[in-house]
Amino acid sequence: MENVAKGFKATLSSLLIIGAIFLGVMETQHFWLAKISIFEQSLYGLFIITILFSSYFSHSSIAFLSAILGLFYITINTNMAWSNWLVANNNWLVVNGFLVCGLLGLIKDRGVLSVHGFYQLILIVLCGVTAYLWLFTSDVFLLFLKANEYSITWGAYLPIEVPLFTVILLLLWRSISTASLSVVALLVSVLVWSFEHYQLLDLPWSITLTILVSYYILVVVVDSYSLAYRDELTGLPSRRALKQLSLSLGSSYTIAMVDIDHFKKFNDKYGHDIGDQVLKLVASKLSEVKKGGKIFRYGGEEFTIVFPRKSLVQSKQELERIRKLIAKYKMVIRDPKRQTKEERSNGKSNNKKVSVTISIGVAIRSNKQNFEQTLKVADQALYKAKKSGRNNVSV
Ligand SMILES: Nc1nc2c(ncn2[C@@H]2O[C@H](COP(=O)(O)OP(=O)(O)OP(=O)(O)O)[C@@H](O)[C@H]2O)c(=O)[nH]1
Repeated sequence: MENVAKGFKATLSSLLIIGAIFLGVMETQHFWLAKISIFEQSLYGLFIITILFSSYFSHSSIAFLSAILGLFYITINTNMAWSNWLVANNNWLVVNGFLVCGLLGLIKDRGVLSVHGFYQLILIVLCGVTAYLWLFTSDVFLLFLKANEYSITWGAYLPIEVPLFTVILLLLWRSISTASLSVVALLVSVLVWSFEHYQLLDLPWSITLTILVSYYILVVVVDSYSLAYRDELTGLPSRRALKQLSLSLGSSYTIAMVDIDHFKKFNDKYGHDIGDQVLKLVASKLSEVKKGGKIFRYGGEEFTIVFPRKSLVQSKQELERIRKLIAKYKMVIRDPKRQTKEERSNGKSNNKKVSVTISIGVAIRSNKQNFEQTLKVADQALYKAKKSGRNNVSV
């Protein structure tokens, strides 16, 4: 559920931002059109950079999409052998574009120069064949309806709109459920592609593609950043992000080191997978911290909370609140084994309810200390909290 909310937020905000950019560019066309040759010349370079950059960071969907759009741009600007065929078969081009985006949204991003990249390429070629067969079949079907004097109003929408809406719904579902920015980029591409098809985007291709390809670069940067700076299990910022924050902190802050009590025993009793679920639940409860506290997964079963511009008393008060919240909270642990039909009908659940406690050590930065030294003092306070019976906050 949490992931769906995240996916919804990422999808909606991306659509709004890219929509606002296109609207803004359309409103200021006179300015951009005066500089069109710059876009036309730099777009080839931008395509090459995007393909190399996304391949390097294993964003195969963005790399393939950029390569296809690059090929399309070369085709419409030069007299390639297949240019005339493409102009005559515009519907194929459009449906093929939708299908490729739908396909890339379904398969996992992998290295481009790998056997997976090769399979993806074959599937992309198959999309072209599928688009051709789809248009051929729908033409035959529509001719059949006409010959038999059937009148179906939606018949006219069969060749283009049916695949378009299917792919939009598929990508919407994928982008919301995975919260992946690459999938959102595919959705945006389908929308832009269809807006161009219906001539709703009053912009030359060089400008439309410059916006789209720059957006792809941004997606790869943001995605790679969050891979490097986010902890995969809990979704919290990682220790590397804490180090980054330490460089921009002012001189007044407190640091709290948080550690789950007897977590080894917990792992031994319930298993590592359930231990992982507990880590996620503790992380989500810690995220409810107020007073501007910033939470990080320090490593293992340890978390760090930094309170910029807060006194020791203020931080301790908030940490006490969070400690009590976690101690009181009954965590429902999902059993990985499927319940039998009988257990379900008896209302019996294999899910377990467990509770854990945390110990916290907190320290305020004094004039003579840097970030690492303050962290060390917080760690010593945590040791004190453990020594004095756990489930408490020590200074
Ligand atoms: N499930 C799971 N366990 C982890 C992870 N990271 C660290 N651990 C476990 O966390 C446990 C930490 O144990 P200890 O450092 O001995 O401390 P403790 O059992 O929490 O006891 P106290 O800190 O003294 O209260 C070890 O069993 C690690 O295997 C993780 O990502 N997932």
